[in-house]
Amino acid sequence: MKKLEQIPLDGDLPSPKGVALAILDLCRREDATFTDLAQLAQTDPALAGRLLRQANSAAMGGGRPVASVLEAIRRLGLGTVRNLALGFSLVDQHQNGPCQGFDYQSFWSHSLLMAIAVQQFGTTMNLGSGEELFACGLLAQVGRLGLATVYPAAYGRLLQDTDAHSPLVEREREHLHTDHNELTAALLTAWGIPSALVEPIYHHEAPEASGFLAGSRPQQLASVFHFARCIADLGLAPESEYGNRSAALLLLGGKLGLDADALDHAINELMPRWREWGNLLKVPAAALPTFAQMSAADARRPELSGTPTALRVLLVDDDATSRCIVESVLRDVLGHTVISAGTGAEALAVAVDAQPHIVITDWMMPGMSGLELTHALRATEWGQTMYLIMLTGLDAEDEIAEAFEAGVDDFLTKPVNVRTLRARLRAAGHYVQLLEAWERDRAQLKQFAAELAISNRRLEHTAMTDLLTGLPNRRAGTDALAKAWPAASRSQQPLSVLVLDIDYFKRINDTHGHAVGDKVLVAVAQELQRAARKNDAVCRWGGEEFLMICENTDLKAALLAADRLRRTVESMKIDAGGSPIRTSISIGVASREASMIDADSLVNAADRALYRAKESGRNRSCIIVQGQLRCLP
Ligand SMILES: Nc1nc2c(ncn2[C@@H]2O[C@H](COP(=O)(O)OP(=O)(O)OP(=O)(O)O)[C@@H](O)[C@H]2O)c(=O)[nH]1
Repeated sequence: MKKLEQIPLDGDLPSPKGVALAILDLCRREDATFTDLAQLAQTDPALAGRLLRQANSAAMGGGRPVASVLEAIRRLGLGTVRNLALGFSLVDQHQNGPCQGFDYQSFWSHSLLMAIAVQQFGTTMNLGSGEELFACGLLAQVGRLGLATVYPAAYGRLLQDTDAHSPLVEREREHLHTDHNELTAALLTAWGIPSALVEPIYHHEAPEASGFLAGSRPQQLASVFHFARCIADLGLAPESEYGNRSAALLLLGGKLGLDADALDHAINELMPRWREWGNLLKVPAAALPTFAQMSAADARRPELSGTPTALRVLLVDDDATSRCIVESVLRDVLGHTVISAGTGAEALAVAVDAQPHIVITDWMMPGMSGLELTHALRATEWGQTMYLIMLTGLDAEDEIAEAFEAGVDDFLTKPVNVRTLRARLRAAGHYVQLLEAWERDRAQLKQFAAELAISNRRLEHTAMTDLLTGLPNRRAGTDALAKAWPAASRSQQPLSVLVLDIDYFKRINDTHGHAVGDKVLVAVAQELQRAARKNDAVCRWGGEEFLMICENTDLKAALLAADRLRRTVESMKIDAGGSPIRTSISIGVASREASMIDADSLVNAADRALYRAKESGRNRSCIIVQGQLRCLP
């Protein structure tokens, strides 16, 4: 990620103004109080209303509703108020702008839906305060607005280049020497958003390439931002994309442990909030079908009307008399629904809307011939499955061969005979029914594939998770080490591990029983997880033993972390039903050394240090450096 000053920019970047700017300044002061902030916020009634709305949102846990701005600010916290004021100020200022190809309204509509989705799924996954996530979701794409603001002409051209096939970030880098993710990260950093949030946002478009440790908080955050982004993409997508986009969301949801019902429920809950917030911020928010309806969209095709054999037929003929005759046979004798067109061009336009099952077209027509119409229809995705019948003159063998080559399915000679027409349409009807059955099967298969991905994800999660504590288990820890070791060798970055073991745990079991022992184990595990730095991975290594993997961490920093964890556990009062239980842990710490051949040798070294910590009285941390052991305190 580049710093703002390293990014080549031409003009002024988006920045907060007015009350929002004053709030940002105030929050920088150490002596800022809630009252100062409330007084300032009240000078902007729209902001005050929006803060009240957010403080009273469902995500606040259903507490007593707040009625005053001061109370709202207390509930939200300084940092969140600051970030919300920043976001709202940008929305207000940039409802439109100078970049022709940039749709400012859609941009905010998309950002708003993303904000609401990040808030909803991020809070469910315990990834932080919902309001902070909301503000970050609103700004997660702000680099795009930045590029539209500083390079209105060049960025507009780039966005409108419909022939370009490479991803937008690549084209941005090629033409503007930076990309929207880089600019987003630089702006968020300049506005004081912590790097623990900026980095996952930077990687949210391709979280799998982020290099974050699987299961770590940054990786979970990047995934949840990515997921929210895809929901926002679906919210603004044309109807024709509902099927594919919702199938992709089902797969992503599966990776986050959501099945189709849970996803349907959650997304349907988001939509009214999108519209409420849209009203408040004056940003468009569409009324969408339910997620289940969107998922089924791909399989949907207009129902056959009337009897099961009734088909929608598009009849194309420039000769009005002959068209009328065939039309009345099709409709009155054979019972089909008929749409007619007098030219190829008209037929094309009608076909887009009417999506006929069958097209019967005359060959010779002024303007677009039947053959050209066939080519044009077959070139579209929706035209490929239509059943095409060409009307030809008698003795036209060469023409018929040419028509088949162009993609027609059948031909009829003029003048049209009713018996032949009926027989040909029966065959066409059979084809349509088979096609529809195939489309239903395909939709079902897609659903099965999504469900399977969800089950696989669940199985994978179960196989990698310790049932009692919910921490990653030994297998997950071994996998994480197997990735961290070569990464450290390649980058020559330090790598440390801590082996942590609860002291006299057997005594707890013996004195209070196994069930209480379990509660102590869970409490310690949760506390270790909570107190660990965000990039460190904690797993249950076995029994009452835990392993912590600290990438990019040298021995000194690892020892400091170890001692902080040790003191945290020492100060715990664990509520297991009776009087609070106190416990402690001993920790062995080791860092990767040139003489170590693999990750096992690193863990073995930390084990030796742990053994020394136990030996020298427990509740302490020991390190090992080139075979030499030393303990704290
Ligand atoms: N309740 C409970 N006990 C467990 C679990 N896994 C291992 N244990 C118990 O943890 C105890 C570990 O005992 P020891 O290895 O003697 O170690 P300790 O009593 O902690 O003593 P030191 O490690 O030397 O401080 C054994 O009694 C195990 O049965 C578990 O999942 N739940």
